[in-house]
Amino acid sequence: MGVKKHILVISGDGIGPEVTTWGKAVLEKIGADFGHEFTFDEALMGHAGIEATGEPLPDETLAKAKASDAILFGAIGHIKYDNDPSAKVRPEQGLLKIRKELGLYANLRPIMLFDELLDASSLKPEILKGTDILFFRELTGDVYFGEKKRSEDGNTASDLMIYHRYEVERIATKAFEAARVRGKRLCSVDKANVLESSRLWREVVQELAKQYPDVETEHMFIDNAAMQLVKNPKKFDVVLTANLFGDILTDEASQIAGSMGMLASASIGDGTGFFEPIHGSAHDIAGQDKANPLASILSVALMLEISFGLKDEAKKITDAIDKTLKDGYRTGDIADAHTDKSKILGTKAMGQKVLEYL
Ligand SMILES: NC(=O)C1=CN([C@@H]2O[C@H](COP(=O)(O)OP(=O)(O)OC[C@H]3O[C@@H](n4cnc5c(N)ncnc54)[C@H](O)[C@@H]3O)[C@@H](O)[C@H]2O)C=CC1
Ligand SMILES: CC(C)CC(=O)C(=O)O
Ligand SMILES: [Mg+2]
Repeated sequence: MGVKKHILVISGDGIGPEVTTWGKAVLEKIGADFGHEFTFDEALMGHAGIEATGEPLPDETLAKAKASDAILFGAIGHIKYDNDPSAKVRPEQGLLKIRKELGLYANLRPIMLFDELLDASSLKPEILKGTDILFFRELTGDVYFGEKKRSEDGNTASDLMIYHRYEVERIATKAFEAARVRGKRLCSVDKANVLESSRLWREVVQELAKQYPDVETEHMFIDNAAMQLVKNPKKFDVVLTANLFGDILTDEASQIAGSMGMLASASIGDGTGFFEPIHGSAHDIAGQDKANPLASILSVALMLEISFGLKDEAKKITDAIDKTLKDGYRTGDIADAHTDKSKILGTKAMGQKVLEYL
């Protein structure tokens, strides 16, 4: 029996619309092939939202988001704000606000390694092979949401790094539950040797660990974790960490998978799930048909599995990507010296190729 779901598509800025087109096309094809009724709506956010309404998260977008069964998001950001630190209204505020409003406190970022891309990474294949990590990045707390201040003379600035016990407990519980059904190893990453908020984090994780004796729990400082991740990524199974640390560590981890264009994410919590590539709007390649659409397509696979419980459909997508890569097709970011030049595709051709293999 098919399911009936309403999906909001927020493509955003830069390469956001270029890649999200293909995520949506894959959803449409899966819906048609498996007899599901997927309906779609669109909404603005980020620079696109500011241009149209003055707001990075227009009220209409938030209302539509709350009324949908899942959200497919692209990316936000515009070079003009990156180059103007004094801008008070910024595209990124839209993304932070929607995460908070929807209670999306858990950001799952799987580091999924396609064997065909072992050579695309600058890391050695023997170090990478067999790596399978699931990051649980806390998403609605930390320094991103703590009070921001600037002194009157403009010469002093601060962002409050703050965590409440309940915030750590709820994300840690999700991570422990996942570790229990995966490799039974959890590494909690913090900076408890220096930061009080990290000491609370570690205290809560240590307490919770007692309820999961079947999970081997380890604590690691962020600086060491950043190093271990590229030295021996296989040592990690579930990684639990705070908002800022998780943001940075997962961009680093994208190099294990080959590219920023390969990492998908699921943001979940109190209500509607939100699915997005981990990358941003990538000004340097926007509008050039160069962006890798696979992270958006993989985000759709996460949506189908996590929000709708459609595991077979999700697997069909990852299988289609696997076959596309096995047959040698690459976007520029995952091509290497051995890639057949005639198989290096732009965003559109890669999206089409995955649809064909579906
Ligand atoms: N979730 C979001 O919407 C995010 C938005 N941003 C915003 O995006 C803008 C650009 O930020 P950056 O620091 O440059 O990060 P970015 O993630 O947009 O790009 C970093 C690098 O990765 C490459 N890259 C990213 N996605 C790719 C893809 N699909 N295929 C091939 N290559 C890809 C880019 O070309 C660039 O060299 C900024 O305004 C930033 O605030 C940044 C991160 C996340
Ligand atoms: C607010 C965003 C720009 C933060 C970010 O880089 C991310 O969530 O990956
Ligand atoms: Mg980021």
